[in-house]
Amino acid sequence: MILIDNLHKSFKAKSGPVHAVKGVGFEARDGEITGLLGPNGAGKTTTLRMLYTLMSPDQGRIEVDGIDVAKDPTAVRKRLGVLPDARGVYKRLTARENIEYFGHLHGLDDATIRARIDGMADTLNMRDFLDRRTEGFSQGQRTKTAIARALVHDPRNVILDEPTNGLDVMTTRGLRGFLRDLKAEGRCVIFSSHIMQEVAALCDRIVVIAHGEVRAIGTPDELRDQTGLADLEDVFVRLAALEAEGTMEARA
Ligand SMILES: Nc1ncnc2c1ncn2[C@@H]1O[C@H](COP(=O)(O)OP(=O)(O)OP(=O)(O)O)[C@@H](O)[C@H]1O
Repeated sequence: MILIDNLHKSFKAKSGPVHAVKGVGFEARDGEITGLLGPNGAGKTTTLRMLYTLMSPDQGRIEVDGIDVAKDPTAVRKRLGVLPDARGVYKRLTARENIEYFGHLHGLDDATIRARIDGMADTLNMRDFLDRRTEGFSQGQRTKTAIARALVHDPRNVILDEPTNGLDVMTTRGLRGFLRDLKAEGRCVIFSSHIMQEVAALCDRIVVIAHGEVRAIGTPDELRDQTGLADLEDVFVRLAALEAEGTMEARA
C-alpha cells in the first residue's frame, strides 16, 4: 500500500526553476494495479523517483505500508521492487548474475536466490538468455532482466517506470500477464505510461498527471463518465489539457 500526499519537487535550470511536481497526491492499494498516466514531461518519473527514495521531495509525504519514506528509507526500500526509467544492467555479467548480485545486496542466501531466479525465469520466459552476458541483449531481454532483478527479494510493492517502452507486442502481452499475477498475489503495483490504451488494459485505477499536477483519478469507466467521452484516447487528451482549477476527482 502506497500513500502519496501533496508532493512538490523543483529543479534549478539555467532558464529558471522547473516546478516538475506540484502537489501530487494519490493512493495505490494492495491487490490493485495503479497507472500513472501523463504526457511527456508531466512529472511521472520525478514522482516515482521520490517514491523509490532516489530523491527527496521539497514538500509532501510518502508512506509505503505505513512507513514514512523520510523517516525510514531503508525499511521502505526493502518493501519496494523498482524498475527505474534507466534500466542499467551490468553488461559484463549474465542475466542470472545480474539478478544474483541484487539478491546478495538484499542479504538473501544462495538457495533463496536460486529458487527466485528459477520461478521468474519461467514466468518472464527468460530461459533462452538467462546465462548469456547481457552485452548485446535486445531491449526486451534487458527489461526482463531488470524486472527480475527488481523483484528478486519478493517485494510487496512493485513500481515500474514505463515498463513496456520499446517492447514488441508479444513481450508486452507477457509482461501484462506478469503484472496481473503480481496483482493476484495481493501486491501493490504502480506503473507509469504515456499511452492511455496501455494503462486502460491493465489498471484498476488511473491517476492522470499533467504539468506536475493530478488531473483526475478513477477507473477507466469513471474517467469516461467524468468527461462524457467514450474513446479513452480522447479522455486522456481532454484531461491532460485541463486547466489546473478544472481538476477532476473520481476517487472510488
Ligand atoms: N534533474 C532534472 N533537472 C532539471 N529538470 C528536470 C530534472 N528531472 C526532470 N526535470 C524536468 O521536470 C519535468 C518532469 O519530468 P519527468 O521526467 O518527471 O516527466 P515524465 O512525466 O516522466 O515524462 P516522460 O514521459 O517524457 O518520461 C520536465 O520538464 C523535466 O524536464
